[in-house]
Amino acid sequence: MRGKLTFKAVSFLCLPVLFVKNISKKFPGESLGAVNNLSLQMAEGEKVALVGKSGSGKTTALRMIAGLIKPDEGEIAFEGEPLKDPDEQLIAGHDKIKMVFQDLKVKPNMTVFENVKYNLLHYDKTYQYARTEELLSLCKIEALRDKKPSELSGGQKQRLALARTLAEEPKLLLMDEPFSSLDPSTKQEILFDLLEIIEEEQIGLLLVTHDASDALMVANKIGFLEDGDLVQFDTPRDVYNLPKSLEIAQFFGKVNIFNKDVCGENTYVRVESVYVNSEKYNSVKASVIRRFYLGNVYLYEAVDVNSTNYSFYNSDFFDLGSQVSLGYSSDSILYICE
Ligand SMILES: Nc1ncnc2c1ncn2[C@@H]1O[C@H](COP(=O)(O)OP(=O)(O)OP(=O)(O)O)[C@@H](O)[C@H]1O
Repeated sequence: MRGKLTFKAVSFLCLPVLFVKNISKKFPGESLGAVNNLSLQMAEGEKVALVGKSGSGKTTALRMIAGLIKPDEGEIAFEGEPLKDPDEQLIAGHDKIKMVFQDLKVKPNMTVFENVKYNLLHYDKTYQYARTEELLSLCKIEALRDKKPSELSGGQKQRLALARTLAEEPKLLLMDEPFSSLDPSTKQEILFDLLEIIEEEQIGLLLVTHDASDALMVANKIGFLEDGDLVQFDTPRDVYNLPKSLEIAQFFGKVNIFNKDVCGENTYVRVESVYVNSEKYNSVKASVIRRFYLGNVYLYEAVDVNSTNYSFYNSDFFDLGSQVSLGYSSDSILYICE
């Protein structure tokens, strides 16, 4: 039994702790697999985001890694130990792998303080109180200690759920679209705090999200799922700059196609790399058809004589119908490495 607070070493050991090898899952009555032959590894303290369109298999993959559903095939091991069969356990899952559930498991009649302490009941009393205080402070909910869960905002509930999960001393946190109901500024605040917390506690993070910017911001590695297949597993820089398909490229931001070619020899250029009315970079003439004000810049859509649409940013105001010339430099061409 733990009796005092431990001070953890600051350095990370970059050894793989999670091994996922060729896991597949097909639900009864479905013709296609939800997840097919998925393999990945995570090092200690690593942050991985699983992204992809709705129905691509993100949640199913996460639930298999959480030990909540059993893969039809394949193996999952954490710290060298294979995950146990969820059907043969009283509480499904792995001691060191914990999913952050926002509403489930929170005790509605207990205060925030009691809710966190509840997950520490198997420790001695001094540790329970000290660790609860530590977790409330870490998750920035000390001021809410006497509130009941029903009195909390969505963001505050997230923080409570995180504190309760951290009380279980996980080595790997799993989160499934945790921020989808939060406003952008609350979401960003929680994301920044989450990153600090998992670094301080030396915990890995596996995050399922359909939000490309969350994934780019949070993860060391991003896995892109398409129809149950993990089609790319790379650093954020590589999925952004060296995407393996046009679908991946477009998931992380709008892409223009210059020199559209029937044989597929297209030139792809990200919206932010388009030059407008530049003497040096000049490729097509197009007519502005839409304008969106984004605060610091406008997002424009324009169309050329071949009915090809382009998007570009510019801080200048162009009337609809204005003629613009659009271009790109050769080093901003996006290579799709299929
Ligand atoms: N319990 C289930 N029974 C039958 N089919 C399921 C079940 N859960 C998921 N599926 C199917 O498996 C596929 C993958 O679903 P999953 O929820 O893993 O995708 P996702 O990428 O997380 O989607 P979303 O972003 O919409 O949550 C989908 O076709 C879905 O309909």
